Amino acid sequence: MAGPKSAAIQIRAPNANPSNVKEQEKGRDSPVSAEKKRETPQRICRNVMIYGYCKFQDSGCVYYHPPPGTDPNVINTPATGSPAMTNPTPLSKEPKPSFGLGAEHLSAPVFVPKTPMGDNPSPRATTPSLAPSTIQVPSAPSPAPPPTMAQIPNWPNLGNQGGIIPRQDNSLSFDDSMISMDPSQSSAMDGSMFMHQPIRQPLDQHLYVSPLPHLTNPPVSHHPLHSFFIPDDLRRNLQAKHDATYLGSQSGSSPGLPSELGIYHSLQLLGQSQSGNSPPSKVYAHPAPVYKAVSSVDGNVYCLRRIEGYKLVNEAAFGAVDTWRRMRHPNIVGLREAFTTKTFNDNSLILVYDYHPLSTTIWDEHLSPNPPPHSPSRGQRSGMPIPERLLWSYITQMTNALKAVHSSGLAVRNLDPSKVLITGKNRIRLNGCGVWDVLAFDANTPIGVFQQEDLVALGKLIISLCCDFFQPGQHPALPLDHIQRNYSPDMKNLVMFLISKPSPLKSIDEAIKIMGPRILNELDAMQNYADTIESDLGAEMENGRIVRLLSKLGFINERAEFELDPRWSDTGDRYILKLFRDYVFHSVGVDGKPILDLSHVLTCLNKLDAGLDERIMLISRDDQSCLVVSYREIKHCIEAAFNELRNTGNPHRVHR
Ligand SMILES: Nc1ncnc2c1ncn2[C@@H]1O[C@H](COP(=O)(O)OP(=O)(O)OP(=O)(O)O)[C@@H](O)[C@H]1O
Repeated sequence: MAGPKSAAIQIRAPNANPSNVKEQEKGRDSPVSAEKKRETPQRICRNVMIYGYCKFQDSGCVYYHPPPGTDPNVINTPATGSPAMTNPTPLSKEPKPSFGLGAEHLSAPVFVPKTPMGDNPSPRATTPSLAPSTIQVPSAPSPAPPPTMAQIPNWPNLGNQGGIIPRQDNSLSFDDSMISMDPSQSSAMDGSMFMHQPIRQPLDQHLYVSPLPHLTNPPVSHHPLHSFFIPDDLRRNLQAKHDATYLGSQSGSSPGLPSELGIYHSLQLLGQSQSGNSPPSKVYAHPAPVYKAVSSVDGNVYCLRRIEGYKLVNEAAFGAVDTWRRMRHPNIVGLREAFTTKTFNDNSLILVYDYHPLSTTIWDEHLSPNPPPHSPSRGQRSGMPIPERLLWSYITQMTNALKAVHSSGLAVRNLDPSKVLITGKNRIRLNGCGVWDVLAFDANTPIGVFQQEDLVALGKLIISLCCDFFQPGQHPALPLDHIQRNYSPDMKNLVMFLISKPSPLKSIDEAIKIMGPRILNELDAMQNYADTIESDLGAEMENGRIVRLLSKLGFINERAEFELDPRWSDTGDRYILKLFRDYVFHSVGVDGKPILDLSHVLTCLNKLDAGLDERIMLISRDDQSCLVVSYREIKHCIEAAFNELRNTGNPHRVHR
C-alpha cells in the first residue's frame, strides 16, 4: 500500500519523536506525569489551533503539523485575546507549502503507531467528545461544502421530539462550529448568530427516537437509561418464557416417562400433579396428563395431551383432526397432530398442541381454591368480583374463537374453565380442541347440536366467573340476580341469551350482536397494546444495529494475525479503529476512574452507524499520535477492514 489510506486528520503531538517517547514512559506512574497526561488533550488542541496547519491531500488524507520553528512544548493558553478568539479568520484551506509536509509525505506509508506493539500503557484521559469551541481544525474537503447560515433551510424548531439524546453543545458537528466561526458569513454575524439555534439535520439517524406522543411519553430529561431498551417487565416476562421453554428440553425425559414418543423426546409433565398417577380429568373423565416435549423433526417444543386408556374403535374418529390442524386462530391453541400409542404400556391417545410457556388456565387463575405456584394471582385472591372490563375481554376472545370454530363446521365441546388457557396478560386461548371429537366420536349427532351446547357452556362459564359461588347444576336464578346487581345489563342479557333453550335463531352471530360495542373496547385495547409493543420493538431494532456494528469491530480489533501479518489489526485503517475502540470504551475521567457511560457508548456507536460528518479526536494511549477523524471516515475504515477479512482467499477480492 503506497500511501495513507484513511481519510483522517493526523495531529502529531509536539513531542512525538522516539526519544521523547522514552522520556514520557519513564514517568508514567508518577502522579505528576499522570497529571500532565490528563492535560495533554488540551495542549494538543491549543497547539493545533495556534500553529495553523498544512494540508496534504492524497487518498483523502490530511495531515496537520505544528509549523516548524515553533517550540512545540510551549503551551499558548488562549486567554482573552487568544489567537483563536481574537482572530476569527478561518484557517486557510489552501495548502501552505512553507511548513508541515514535505515531499516525503507523498509516499507516506500506511500509518503505523509509534508505540511498539504489545506496549500498552493504560488508556490516557480523553474527553468523551471534542468541544468545537476549543479546537478549530479546518474541515477536510468534502464533496459538498458545509452550508452557510444563509443556505441552511429554516427547519422548524421541533424541540427534541425526535430523539432521547438531545443534541448538546459538545455534540455539535464540526461543520456546525465552522459555520458559526466563519466571518465571511457577515449576515450571520449579527446577534441572532449567538442565539442557540439548533441546526436540524434531515436525517438524525444517530439519535434514539422517543416513543411517539400517542404513547405515554415522559419528558426527555426523565428518560432513564433503560429506556434505550425494551421495558424491564416485558424483558423479564419474555426471558421467563424462554427459560420455561428450554428448561430441560435437552436433558431427556423425566423419570418414569418414555425417553421417546414417536418423534418427540425429553417429555416432562406439566400441571399440578407432577408425580404419581394422574387423577381423572375434570372434563374428559379419563386421566389426561399434559407433557412438554421436543420434536426431533423441527426442534420445537410442543405440548402433548395424553388420554389414558383410550382404545380406537373407528378410524373416522380422526376425521375432525385434519380440520382442527388447519385452523390457525389467535384465540385457539393450535392442534398439530393426533395418534395412538402403547409406549406408556397402555392404550393412549396423544394430541399434540402448540406449547405456550408459563400459561395457566381460567380455572387456576380465577376459580381454583388452590392456584398453582406460578400463577400470578396466587395469594392475591381478593374475593372481589372480577372487573367487568376484564370479563368482557375474556368473553370477546372466547366468542371470537367460537365464531371461527363454528364457521369451520366444528364445535369446541369442552368449553370449561380448565380448558381456557391464559397465555399472557389477559390473553386467552381455547385449549384441548379436538379431544372430544376423537374421544366421543359421534357421527350421528348433527354438529349444530354441539354448537348449541358450546353456547350454553359459554354462558355457564361467564356465570361462574361472575359468581364464584355458582355450582354446575345450580338453578341460574340466583346467579342472574347477582349479575344484575354487580354488572351491566348487557352482561345479564348476554348470559340469559347463551343459557336459553336451543333454537335456530340462537347462534354465535346473535351473541356477537348483543355484545356490540364491547367488542370495540377490546379492539381499542389490542391496538393500543400493539402500538406499545411496536414502539418497544423499535428500541430493540436500534440495539440490533449496534450489535452488528460491535460484531464487526470485534472481528477487527486485536486480531492476532491476518494473512501472515501480525500487525494487521494495529496498522493502517485498523489503527483508527483501535483508537476509536479506546475512545468509546476506555476513556478515563480527570480523577483517573474509568468512564462507564452507556449513553456515551450508544451515542458514539449510533453516530458511527449513521456515518456522520461530525469529527472526534482520537489519541493514542501513549499520547504520541492524535487523529481528528469523522464518524463517516471511521465507518469507511470498518467496512474496508471487514471486507478485507470477508474476502480472505477470494481471488477476485472486491472492496465494497
Ligand atoms: N398448550 C399448552 N401449553 C403450555 N402449557 C399447557 C398447555 N396446555 C396445558 N398446559 C398446562 O398444563 C396445565 C394442566 O392443563 P389441563 O388442561 O390438564 O388442566 P387441569 O386443570 O389439570 O384439567 P384436567 O382436570 O382436565 O386435567 C395447565 O394449567 C397449563 O399450565
